[in-house]
Amino acid sequence: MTWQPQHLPADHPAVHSGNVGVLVVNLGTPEAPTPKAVKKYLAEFLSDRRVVEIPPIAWQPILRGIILNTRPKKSAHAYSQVWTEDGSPLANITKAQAEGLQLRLGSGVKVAWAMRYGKPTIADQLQHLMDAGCDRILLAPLYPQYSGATTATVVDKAADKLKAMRWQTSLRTLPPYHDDPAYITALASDIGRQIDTLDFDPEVLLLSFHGMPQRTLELGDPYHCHCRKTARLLEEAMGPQRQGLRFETSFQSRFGPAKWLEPATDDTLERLAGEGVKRVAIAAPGFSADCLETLEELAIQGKEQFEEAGGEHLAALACLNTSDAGMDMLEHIIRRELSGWT
Ligand SMILES: C=CC1=C(C)c2cc3[nH]c(cc4nc(cc5[nH]c(cc1n2)c(C)c5CCC(=O)O)C(CCC(=O)O)=C4C)c(C)c3C=C
Ligand SMILES: [Fe+2]
Ligand SMILES: [Fe+2]
Repeated sequence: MTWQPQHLPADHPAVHSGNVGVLVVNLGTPEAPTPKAVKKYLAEFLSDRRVVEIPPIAWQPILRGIILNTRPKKSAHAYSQVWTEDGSPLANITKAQAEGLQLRLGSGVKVAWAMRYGKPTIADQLQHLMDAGCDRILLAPLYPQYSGATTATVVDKAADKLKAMRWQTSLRTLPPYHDDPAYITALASDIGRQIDTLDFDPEVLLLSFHGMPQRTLELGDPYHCHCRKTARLLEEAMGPQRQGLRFETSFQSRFGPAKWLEPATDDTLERLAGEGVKRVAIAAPGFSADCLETLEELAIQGKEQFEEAGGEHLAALACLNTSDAGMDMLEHIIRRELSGWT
């Protein structure tokens, strides 16, 4: 039962009874695979100054005048190819991860999930946890590699909610886990397991990370270094058992005319095919859940590009999602951050 001081009116919000909450957050997704819903989503996403670091006075006319009039149709078509009966894969998997964590962490910890763009919102889900009596909340952006455009903007959004509160909840944030042995071990075992079930023997394992403008690296964003370190550690963990498998790293999803991190995934697939490589497996270790960028860009477009350039087999491997290895890892890194609270 919640303790309520005598001097407060009966309709005063409940005084928190000291529960612990976990809010897992991922990027966000449109509400439907339609141009209208995608336009709304892109307007929010691409207006985030952490994502597009161009002064609004220059950027907003381009966004409103060009991008939001052309991209939603194209992107909605891409989304429609990966949409499921239950909606967006990214939202479904994030929800399933939160439900899995709730079972593993038990009733002493309340787990909720939110999306940085779209719904359910971070503000609503923080409120939901607080209404359930949580006065200590671990905010867990599910991005292994830190960047301003991912981890930091989630923390900003949570801080916006706290800013409006007289009586704030205590907040901890999950650090990036790009080099955490639990994460590397989970990736090595899950990627290895999937490679063993393929009906071909890949010559190359391509590790494809989401790209960022090259300028963010020059401005000190650690994202590129985090991706490179994940790739190096994964090769060190898997390489010895996979003699003859070549590891390569690339960056996907280039957006806009500025220079992005290189090498690009599409260019790399064409180069590999041009070098005579016939069999490739692609993993996307930076995505904790399968989404448009893995299911459409890699598994559909990437496969087409590789085959058109002369490759024969391309398999896009699943992200950690709710695999045993993935959930063991999430439970481990989240329990560690809860220490002293539970
Ligand atoms: C995992 C890390 C991600 C980083 C870093 C990132 C940076 C980034 N993204 C864009 C533009 C777009 N990204 C889009 C989709 C998308 N991006 C990520 C993750 C990262 N983005 C995910 C998980 C998804 C998929 C969402 C889903 O619903 O499945 C899109 C939308 C689709 C499209 O129109 O192509 C855009 C646009 C920029 C500019 C950026 C720069 C820092
Ligand atoms: Fe993106
Ligand atoms: Fe994309």
